[in-house]
Amino acid sequence: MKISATDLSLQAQGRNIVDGVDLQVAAGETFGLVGPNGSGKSTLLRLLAGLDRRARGIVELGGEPVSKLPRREIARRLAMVEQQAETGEALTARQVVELGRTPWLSALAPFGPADAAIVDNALQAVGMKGMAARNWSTLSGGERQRLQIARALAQRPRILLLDEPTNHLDIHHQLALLRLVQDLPLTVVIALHDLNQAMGCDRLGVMAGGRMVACGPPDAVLTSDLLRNVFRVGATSLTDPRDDVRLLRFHNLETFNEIPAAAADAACKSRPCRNP
Ligand SMILES: Nc1ncnc2c1ncn2[C@@H]1O[C@H](COP(=O)(O)OP(=O)(O)OP(=O)(O)O)[C@@H](O)[C@H]1O
Repeated sequence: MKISATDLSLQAQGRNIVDGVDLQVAAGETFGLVGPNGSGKSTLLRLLAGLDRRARGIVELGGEPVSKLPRREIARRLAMVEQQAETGEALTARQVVELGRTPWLSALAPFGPADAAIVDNALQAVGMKGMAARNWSTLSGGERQRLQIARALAQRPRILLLDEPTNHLDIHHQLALLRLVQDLPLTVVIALHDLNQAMGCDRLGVMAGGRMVACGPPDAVLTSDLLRNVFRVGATSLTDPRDDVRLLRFHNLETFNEIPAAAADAACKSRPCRNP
């Protein structure tokens, strides 16, 4: 299912947190959102999920405005995993994942064997089946993160929004999660800080100052000029002889300097992000 945004904006305390974002993500595409701290990635994801009614602009899920869809219908189409997902302390790992089935249940369709099988599969997909009986409060940060992803998978959405889903994971689970996400037959929008991991997405959108300032295939977007102007780092491009994949090695240009306003403005010109 495709997801699109037209002139999506949010102001808070007199600031443009998200500023005129135009975006189209095709069905089945993995779209990476990258950008410096505070550039608006998490806020944009929340707006795409229809979670902030103060937003201006239009978000469409499968061609229908999210603002016109009931919450339950949104949850059947779209699942989101936020950075700091919390849940009831008293729940077991399995019960957390079972929550993902909520949009599909009703008095006439209570939780049944088909739902239990979906929950099993979701736990298996993130390598958490062996911990299903553990209490949420006893799990590590990475285990909780994998469980939240399992909850989103159990929701059986058509669109998955992930906010830095690898930030608590060890390298094995980072790579496993990225592979899982790329192989899912879903439309995925994923915010990532690791630009080498982001290179595995079909397309990238670069956020700066609340605007989407570049969008396209990773190789075309992550140029040395953009890395200098938006991320304020130098970069050397290397090629892995194992599979000829391009990697970036970064160097400091400066240490924790504020960006001069003129340079920030120049780096933050919006670009509409249409399908190729
Ligand atoms: N409710 C709010 N009121 C005021 N400012 C806000 C609000 N929510 C977010 N912001 C600010 O908006 C900016 C964008 O925040 P957001 O969390 O979307 O950035 P981000 O790109 O996800 O950052 P990070 O990479 O650090 O996670 C930040 O400067 C943040 O402080």
